[in-house]
Amino acid sequence: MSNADLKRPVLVVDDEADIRDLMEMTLMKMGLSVYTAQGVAAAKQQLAERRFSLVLTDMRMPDGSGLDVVDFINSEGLDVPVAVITAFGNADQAVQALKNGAFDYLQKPITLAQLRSLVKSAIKINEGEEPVAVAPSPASEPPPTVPAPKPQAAPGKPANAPAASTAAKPVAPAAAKPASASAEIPRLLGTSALMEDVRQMVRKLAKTMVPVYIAGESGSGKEQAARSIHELSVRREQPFVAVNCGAIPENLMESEFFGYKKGSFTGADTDRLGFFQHADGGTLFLDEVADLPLAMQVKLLRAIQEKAVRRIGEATEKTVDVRIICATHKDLAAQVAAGNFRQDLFYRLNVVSLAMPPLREMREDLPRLVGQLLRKHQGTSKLAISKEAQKALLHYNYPGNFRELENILERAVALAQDEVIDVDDLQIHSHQAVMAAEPVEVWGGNETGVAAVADFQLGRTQIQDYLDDIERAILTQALQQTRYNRTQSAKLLGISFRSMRYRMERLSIE
Ligand SMILES: Nc1ncnc2c1ncn2[C@@H]1O[C@H](COP(=O)(O)OP(=O)(O)OP(=O)(O)O)[C@@H](O)[C@H]1O
Repeated sequence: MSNADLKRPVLVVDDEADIRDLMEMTLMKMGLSVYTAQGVAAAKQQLAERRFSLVLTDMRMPDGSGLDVVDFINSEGLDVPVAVITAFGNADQAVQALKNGAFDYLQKPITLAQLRSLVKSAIKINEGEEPVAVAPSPASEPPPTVPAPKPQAAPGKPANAPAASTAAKPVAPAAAKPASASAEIPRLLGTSALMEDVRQMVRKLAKTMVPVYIAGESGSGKEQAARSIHELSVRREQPFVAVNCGAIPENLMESEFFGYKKGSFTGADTDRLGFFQHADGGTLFLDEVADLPLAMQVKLLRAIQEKAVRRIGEATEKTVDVRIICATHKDLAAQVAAGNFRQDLFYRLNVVSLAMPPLREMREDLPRLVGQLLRKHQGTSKLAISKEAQKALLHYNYPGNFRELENILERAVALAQDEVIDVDDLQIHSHQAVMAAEPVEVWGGNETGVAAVADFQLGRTQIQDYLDDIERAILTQALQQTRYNRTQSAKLLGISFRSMRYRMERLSIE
């Protein structure tokens, strides 16, 4: 690391002279110039006098807290990333600092590796856009979900990608383009107020390093939102690695996440990198994070906090610079309360949450969405949609959200005759999903409406049971149609064979 990497000096704020000296010496050894301040007032003065590339501040000081330094930087609109140093085990403070706009935090005792990784991140921020404070979205309960079919895009995978490659989907870096506030987010269609809010949040989050927890029903676009955050961020030229935590067998977890050295166990006939190292410099998307076993949660927390991983069979740790975004359709707070998910990891991951709205709450978007998705799937043909089919599309509840809408249209394009998609081509009546109780006329008009769920009784029906029933019916229907051929059924539903098998097991379908 050279001086040229961070053009302006680093400001270290700490009331303890020993720590100031130690940090100063360490940072200077990295070739950085350093200023120090022994408290909040001195820090504010320094910040008013000159520009810095990075501010590192202790939390507890006699004349105030590190949060005051973070708040001062925000209120003055200063272009400098700030990281706070907290006492070991004080996750609450760290989370608060991140919510107030700090780009990262370190826990005492600080290691050299952590410091290096932090400086590397600061360099990225200095190269790209400046960080902004992110107002956390309300700690909303993630809505439950029907684990609907998920098309397994098969992007390119690194030569030495881990074995359970279906669980992780490293993608080629997105083309570099300026990440401006007005940048488009092509992955997330829809112009309703709810989707506009999502896009606005995505833009904000793209300018920070904070860990993000994305909640939402299956198929509501959680992964698309995660990819959009990555593609708008300064990390966009680095890998985005998506990991489906629910799809990795427990005994392979450690090697998949952290990699291994050749010969470290039977079958380890070559060196392998884990997900963390594949995502180095970029973003690691942990989908279905609630499915991680407790033992793995401990290791994951450690890797996130230390910013370092040790491959199985290797003596030393390697630093990694990874932004974590996670998602699950489960209620993560309830999982913590039930003892299935570690609270410390929950705090670390759930710094800011983003809730993806279900498609049925964006009904006014449907006409345009149908048009856009139809154009995508119909190729060169020019299909019309019959009045009855339009009505059915508008009134359907889409328990599988965008993914289901896409599947319906793709299937309808294949089934349509005489250039017209008729209601039968949609095949939505047979899914046993619920239609809107009150029809709304929005095709080509401006009226909007949110459907009531016909046979879901609030306070009496458990939503997960209800959604499981829907999923069970869809899977059974596909199985019956293919004479119980699981491979063909999976294809029909747009999911992988592995996912089909997993869902059948989960729903006890024989
Ligand atoms: N706003 C949107 N506009 C257009 N397409 C969308 C949108 N949101 C999601 N999709 C499409 O729906 C499908 C599912 O999206 P995605 O995988 O992001 O959902 P998810 O919430 O992560 O699902 P799961 O919970 O099953 O992992 C994808 O094909 C995606 O392109």
